[in-house]
Amino acid sequence: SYAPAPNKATVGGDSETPQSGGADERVHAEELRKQTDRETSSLSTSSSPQTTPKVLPNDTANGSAIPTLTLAEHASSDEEEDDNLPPPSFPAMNSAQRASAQPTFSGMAPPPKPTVTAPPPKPPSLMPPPRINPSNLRALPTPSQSMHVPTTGPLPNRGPVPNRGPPAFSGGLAPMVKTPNARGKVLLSPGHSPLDWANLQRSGKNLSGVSSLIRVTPSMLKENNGRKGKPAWSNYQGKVYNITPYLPFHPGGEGELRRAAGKDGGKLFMEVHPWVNWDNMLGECIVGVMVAEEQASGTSSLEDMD
Ligand code: HEM
Repeated sequence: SYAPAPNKATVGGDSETPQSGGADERVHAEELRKQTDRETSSLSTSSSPQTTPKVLPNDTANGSAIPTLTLAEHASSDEEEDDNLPPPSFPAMNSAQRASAQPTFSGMAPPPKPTVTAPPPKPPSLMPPPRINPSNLRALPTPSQSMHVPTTGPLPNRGPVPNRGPPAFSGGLAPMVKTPNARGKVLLSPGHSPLDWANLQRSGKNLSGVSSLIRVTPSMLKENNGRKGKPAWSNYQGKVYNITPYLPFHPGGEGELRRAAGKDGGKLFMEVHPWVNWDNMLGECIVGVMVAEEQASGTSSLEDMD
């Protein structure tokens, strides 16, 4: 049913507006116009279509004081009416449904956008979104170019050490591998691994050979060269260490370490393994500090200096 029920109830029964006759020969648009007129006419005949239906004089003439409003009556009425009419357009051309533009409901061409399913138009913004240029995307480096760490060749900040390969011992705590290699590591006797040396340094034993830090003159350094029962001292950056207890622990061999005995070993040390921390390795072996020859004062120790 395309006519509102209140209107039908108002006009009552089989009665219809005059405009309904002969509409089957009209074009579709004309019929629609008539439908609109019919609705308008119905409204005009009713003072209040939303109120309870009123009994009209023709109903009284048919012997029905009170109209019987049933679905069957409405259906038969519509069928008689629709048999002579082309199918009505539904929803009506001026209806709210058409105004909402449901594209799948009318069977007509899709209405102009925006539709319900289309994304809402973006509000104007002060900053337009950045545009992605496909050529720029292609110009970006691929992960293999930018993120990949090369597996061959030296690392960027780890250049090869002169005369030596990369370090295999990094702190003196790893067990010693008893295999001589091209870098000059030697077989250490049992109990003389880097770990053993670390334990010895923590043992609290006096490894320096002196009771307190002393001033060491060049002559004193030269005299303590590890020969004839003398301890082996070595100067590194102004500090003198007793390297004697470390000799059997030195991964590079006792002979190599003795080359620095009685002298400044800094240059040799840095040429071979600049990554080794001298102070950590020989911290408990420190004897004193280097002073000029004339600054030696016999028995005085560093604690006596101010
Ligand atoms: C007196 C202080 C020294 C300390 C504390 C010391 C300590 C060490 C340590 C910890 C290593 C093992 C390094 C590693 O595996 O990465 C080592 C290796 C070695 N050291 Fe020394 N060293 C000293 C002095 C010397 C000197 C004066 C020489 C040479 C004249 C020397 C020659 C070597 C050699 C040839 C190796 C084996 C090769 C290598 O590890 O690169 N060292 N030393």
